[in-house]
Amino acid sequence: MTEQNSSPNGSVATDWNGGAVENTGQDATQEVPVVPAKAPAKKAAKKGVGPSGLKKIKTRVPVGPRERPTVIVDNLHVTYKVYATGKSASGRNAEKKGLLARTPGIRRAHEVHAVRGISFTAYEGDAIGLVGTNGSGKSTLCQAIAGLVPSKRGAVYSEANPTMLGVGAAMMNDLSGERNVILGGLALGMSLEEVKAKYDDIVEFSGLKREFLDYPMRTYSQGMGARLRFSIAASVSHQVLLIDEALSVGDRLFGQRSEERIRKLREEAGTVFVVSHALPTITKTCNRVLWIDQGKLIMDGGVDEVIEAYTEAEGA
Ligand SMILES: Nc1ncnc2c1ncn2[C@@H]1O[C@H](COP(=O)(O)OP(=O)(O)OP(=O)(O)O)[C@@H](O)[C@H]1O
Repeated sequence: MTEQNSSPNGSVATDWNGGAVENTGQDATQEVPVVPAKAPAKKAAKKGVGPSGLKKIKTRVPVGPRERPTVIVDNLHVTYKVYATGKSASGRNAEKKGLLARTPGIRRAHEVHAVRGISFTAYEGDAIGLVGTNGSGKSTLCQAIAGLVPSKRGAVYSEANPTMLGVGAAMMNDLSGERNVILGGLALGMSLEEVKAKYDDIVEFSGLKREFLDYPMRTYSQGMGARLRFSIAASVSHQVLLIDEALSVGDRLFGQRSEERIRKLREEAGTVFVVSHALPTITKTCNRVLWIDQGKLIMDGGVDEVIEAYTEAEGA
């Protein structure tokens, strides 16, 4: 198991031989059911109520083929430093320069606390859906698991190198689809011979017309690019695969094929994380759902109970 984001503060209780690893922050049963909290913000904060008024909900993580833990997220915090481009022009300057004018040279740093103390353990065979409103921290959590953003505090331990598949995943836009398949395959650790052997399957799975593979990726629609990315990533077995909204850009047929592929990856003892606002996608592909709100884990449990609580609270 590798640690993605090491931190001096990160620690976790692990038992690699027996499987049962205690989830330090999100045990199977915990805390009091509440949604929404009516207490005033200050008082509520003391009781562990999040800024949105949502509180951790009593939940039971579904029993699955949980022989081995694959990813342990331990009290993870991720922050971004955001710099404003300049100070708003005011007074006489505003009149002169217009309301949108900025004063150059003044860079004010602001910290966004995107993930706030999330803990859970993922097991082989788990397909975990991440749900939450816009900006709740789902993508940031995935990126931290994949080691793409550093943790401020806490740690992520992963048995294998997690592969992140997102709509924004890097492809060489000026290169043809064919070249991108080769580069993508090599980046996933295949040899050139292996990529060549799998090339036809990858293209067939993507459903793209052969002639498009000769065109540069920048001429592809968002959906076409997403199909090719998914097809490349799904051509190898991953012990840990993170899919961020990539499933929602293909058409219905491709969506079905992707869902089947995710099920197969799970059978091959992998762990799959799926970020999606499309709740039916989560329901069809996942056995477990994490509900994130304002960077905190609100609920971790079976698909039906978490989706029901989430839709009730958000009116989704
Ligand atoms: N690169 C970045 N720089 C600064 N702030 C960021 C960055 N990426 C995300 N954030 C901030 O972190 C918070 C969490 O964003 P994140 O993208 O993880 O949420 P999300 O739940 O995936 O949202 P969505 O459902 O809209 O994709 C937001 O407040 C967002 O503004």
